[in-house]
Amino acid sequence: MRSGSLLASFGYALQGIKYALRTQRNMKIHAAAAVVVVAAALWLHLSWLRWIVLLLAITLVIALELLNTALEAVVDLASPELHPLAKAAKDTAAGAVLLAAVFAVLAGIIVFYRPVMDLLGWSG
Ligand SMILES: Nc1ncnc2c1ncn2[C@@H]1O[C@H](COP(=O)(O)OP(=O)(O)OP(=O)(O)O)[C@@H](O)[C@H]1O
Repeated sequence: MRSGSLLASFGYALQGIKYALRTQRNMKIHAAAAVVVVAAALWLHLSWLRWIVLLLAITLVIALELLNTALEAVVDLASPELHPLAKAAKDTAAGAVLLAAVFAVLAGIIVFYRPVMDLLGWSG
């Protein structure tokens, strides 16, 4: 087991994020969606409360995608051959990401609904 400075640990964590961004199609999609959502939130001057909900949703999805990537790597290392338990592990982790992504979409609809209606002058 290697030991290192706090700065080195931070660097390894960044390497992990870069690895997931480079190798995982879904991670690229989540990151692109996050950039679009943050740009829209800046443009619409959302309240702090709306910002917090958006940042929580983005963080949840990306953090779970990182864990999913880590689990895929461990499963491929431990079980390169097909195995029902390897399938269960990968599919369950993918299910966690899916659940978070559905939550993020619903949260996005709730957060943006009123500001977009106001922008369009459809407030009623
Ligand atoms: N070792 C294995 N044994 C049994 N089934 C597996 C194994 N590896 C993968 N699978 C099945 O094939 C599916 C696809 O696996 P893969 O490793 O390509 O991940 P993925 O779903 O494409 O994820 P991502 O797109 O995030 O890389 C898994 O969800 C699982 O159902």
